[in-house]
Amino acid sequence: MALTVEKLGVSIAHKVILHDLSVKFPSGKRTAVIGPNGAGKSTLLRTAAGLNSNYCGTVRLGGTDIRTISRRAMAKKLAILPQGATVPADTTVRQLVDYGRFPYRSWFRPGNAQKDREAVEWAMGVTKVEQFANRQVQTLSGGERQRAFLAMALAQQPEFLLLDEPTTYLDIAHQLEVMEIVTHIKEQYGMTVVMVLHDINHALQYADEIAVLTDHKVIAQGAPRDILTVDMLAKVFHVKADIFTNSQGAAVLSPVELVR
Ligand SMILES: Nc1ncnc2c1ncn2[C@@H]1O[C@H](COP(=O)(O)OP(=O)(O)OP(=O)(O)O)[C@@H](O)[C@H]1O
Repeated sequence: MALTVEKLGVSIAHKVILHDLSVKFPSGKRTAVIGPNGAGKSTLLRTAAGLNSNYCGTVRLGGTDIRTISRRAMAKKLAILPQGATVPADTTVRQLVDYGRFPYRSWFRPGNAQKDREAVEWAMGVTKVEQFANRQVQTLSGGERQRAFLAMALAQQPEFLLLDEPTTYLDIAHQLEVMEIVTHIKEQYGMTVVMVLHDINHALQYADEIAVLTDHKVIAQGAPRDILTVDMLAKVFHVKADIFTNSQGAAVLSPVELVR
């Protein structure tokens, strides 16, 4: 079941952000969306997640137009971790992760407490935040907090996980940790992941597909090694880069200078 975006157009305050944008996020894969600052990556993610209703074109979840899917049904299928997610003061990690179960409850249908508990424990286990379960989220370090928010998204037990810059503000070890968790949930649970990344080497290493967003649309999509080339970095980011092979035999891009 893929998430597809067809001829998407979004304007904000009379400014065209996305225009005639089409992209397909294939099932069971990790797609990295890359592109310059302000290109509209977050706007694309929010719109694909059903958080922005002001658009033209069509977003389909497994073939169904998301305009016809209820918010609750959507939240059971798709979770999004937006940039800079916040939480009310005093919220503990367990409470935060439990928010992920809201789509499965309502005032007239309390839900399945046992199932909710299992989902919360599972999500905290995958993201290794169990030891912080009773801590207030605001007392966690940046890396711990990011894992706690990831746990909340996972507690929704979605088929689609959309992550907006999940490694921002994290040190290199914690960046890799988040990328490893993403890889684990894709491989173990077949989750489809779409992630906005700024680090092109993370995209090279941890994505199955790359979609390049610039000039209001996705101009290229495909396997990382085919898309993330020295020529593409010059064209899209105006950066001259060298390409190396690291000790694992993987390609690494190293920015050298701006191309004027
Ligand atoms: N509520 C808003 N009001 C006015 N302009 C907005 C609003 N939301 C987004 N924009 C503009 O839309 C454009 C795209 O923003 P968006 O956050 O989607 O880009 P992005 O590619 O995710 O950027 P970045 O890489 O810097 O996070 C930007 O020029 C931004 O200023």
